[in-house]
Amino acid sequence: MSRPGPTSSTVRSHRSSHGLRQKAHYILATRPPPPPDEASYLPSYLLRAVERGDASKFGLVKMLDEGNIYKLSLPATLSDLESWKKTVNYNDPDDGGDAPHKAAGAGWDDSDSYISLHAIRSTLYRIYGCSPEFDAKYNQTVNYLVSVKFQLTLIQYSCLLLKPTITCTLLRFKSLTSLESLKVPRYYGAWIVWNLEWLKLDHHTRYFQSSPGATTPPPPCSCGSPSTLKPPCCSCTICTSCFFSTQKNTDFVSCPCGKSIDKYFLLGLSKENNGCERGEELAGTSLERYNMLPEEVTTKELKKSRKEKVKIEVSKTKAFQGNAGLTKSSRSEKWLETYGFNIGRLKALHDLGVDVNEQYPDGTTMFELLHWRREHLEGEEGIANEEERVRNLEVLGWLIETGECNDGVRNHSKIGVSEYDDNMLDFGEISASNVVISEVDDVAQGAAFIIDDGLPPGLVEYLLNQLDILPAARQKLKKNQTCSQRFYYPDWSNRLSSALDKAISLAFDRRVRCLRNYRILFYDRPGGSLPPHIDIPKKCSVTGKMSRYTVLVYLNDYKGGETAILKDEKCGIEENVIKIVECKKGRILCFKHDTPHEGKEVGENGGKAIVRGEFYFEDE
Ligand SMILES: O=C(O)CCC(=O)C(=O)O
Ligand SMILES: [Fe+2]
Repeated sequence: MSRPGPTSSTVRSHRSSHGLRQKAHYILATRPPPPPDEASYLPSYLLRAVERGDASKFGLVKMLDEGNIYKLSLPATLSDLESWKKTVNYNDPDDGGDAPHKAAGAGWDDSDSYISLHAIRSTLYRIYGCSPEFDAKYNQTVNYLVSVKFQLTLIQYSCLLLKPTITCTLLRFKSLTSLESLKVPRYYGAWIVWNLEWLKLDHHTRYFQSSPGATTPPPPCSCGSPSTLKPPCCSCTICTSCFFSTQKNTDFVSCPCGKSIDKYFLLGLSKENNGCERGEELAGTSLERYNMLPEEVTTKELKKSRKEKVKIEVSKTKAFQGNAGLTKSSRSEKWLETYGFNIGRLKALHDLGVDVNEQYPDGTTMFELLHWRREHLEGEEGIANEEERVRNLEVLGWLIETGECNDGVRNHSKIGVSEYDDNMLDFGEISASNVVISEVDDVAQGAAFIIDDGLPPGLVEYLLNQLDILPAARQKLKKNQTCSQRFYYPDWSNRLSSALDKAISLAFDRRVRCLRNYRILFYDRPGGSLPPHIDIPKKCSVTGKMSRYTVLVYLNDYKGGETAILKDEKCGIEENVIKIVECKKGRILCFKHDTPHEGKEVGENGGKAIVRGEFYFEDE
């Protein structure tokens, strides 16, 4: 790409402000930069650094803030730029090895300057609505903004032309503290949007550019330079540098004909062309007017989802803290994969950029899951769980509204419960012959049942992997108490519950319902144990029924740490023990909640992992 900039010698010969203005005009009269090619994206190591959050040493910060505001702090000083270029190993072939920017803005330091995608999002949203096109354009923009080429062009423009704009904008925004959270130097952001010609924003092209088919160029600006802007309400045309130079820290700019032009309108940030219609200039009303600008998030639901998004961010942080050993990005991917099944958060996840139609390893999509659950709940337990049903419908409605649920998806997704069950068993089939009840004990206090090979090995492996993904629950342990780490595993996908339901039902020939909220216990410390106790019933969040049985699934073969089924809650007396159940990978152990039991001490290194849940028999 030929960079739309001056050569170093021409910049040096234009050091007077008039010269700079001329140069600025030259730059802006040149076509805005085209979209970047792959090769010009930030090098992957830099992106990784951004991800790790220590990219500041590269002079670049990308910050995910409520999922939609990126903050790119520009290497704003020219010496910063030079060192930044060295760090990222950037060699511009058009540069001729020299640094044209040096002379242009030497001494200018505005490390405060940043751009925000908020303005861009807002503009795109108004044009495309919440649609796949919006997503595509938005992603394109993000990619472009982190490209080296764009950064350099931007800095160049900033140094030569926008310096006064940025300064005055920032000053102005600094005094308006309530705008701080938005972090939007809006003219600057809007200017960027406007220059992204390749975004092909109709709104902009209609007003700011000569029509594509036009054979004669628009009349030149009153300064004699080619025009690049066309205010909508008069026949004037104006060049970009005049446009910017007429900014007077107000919401309006002056057209050569003397009329005021609503800057927001010109820049595509406002639908109404207020100023032009009224022909008056208002000064210093920015905050008020800014607040009136359309935001991409206006409805109650979307606001709600923002809150949820924040919640997700918080739990994600916890997850990252709780599980060392995975990189942040792989953890976040896995985290989303797991939590993606939470339909209540589907929308928030979508906002975080998760593709709800993406296929999961079991061949289903989030959308299908949602659909399945909706059918399932409506058909079977709809009344029992009105809240969940309403939430599902809400999310479904949202999906339809946003175009996530098009006809193809909708038709494709009409899968019944049985089909879904088949999908769920992708880990391997459970058949009656697999289910072996190796022990049935019928002592007075209750009974304990062991089912070996009742679960598909893939599912057991999947559950074990959750240890790397899920956040560890915080625990307050008494001094010298060694228990286990706990990970809450909400079985939103119904993966585990459906398999367990099937295995236990087959084993006893009675219909079983497992509760969805499991805990994965990981005895990681030497000597970790769970002293004799009985378990307490829990209420099923779907049916409202109380559980009566405990179910344990052993996730690994482990020597030690056996579960002892006891006669009563006394400790350490051999006659007290009814049965010692060894930790065998995939083994299911069931007993009545009121059966005394204990988790015996694990060995030197710890390492026993189990899933712990509850169920009831439907005929009970
Ligand atoms: O770790 C075990 O073997 C027993 C666990 C247990 O009893 C429980 O979590 O309630
Ligand atoms: Fe227990």
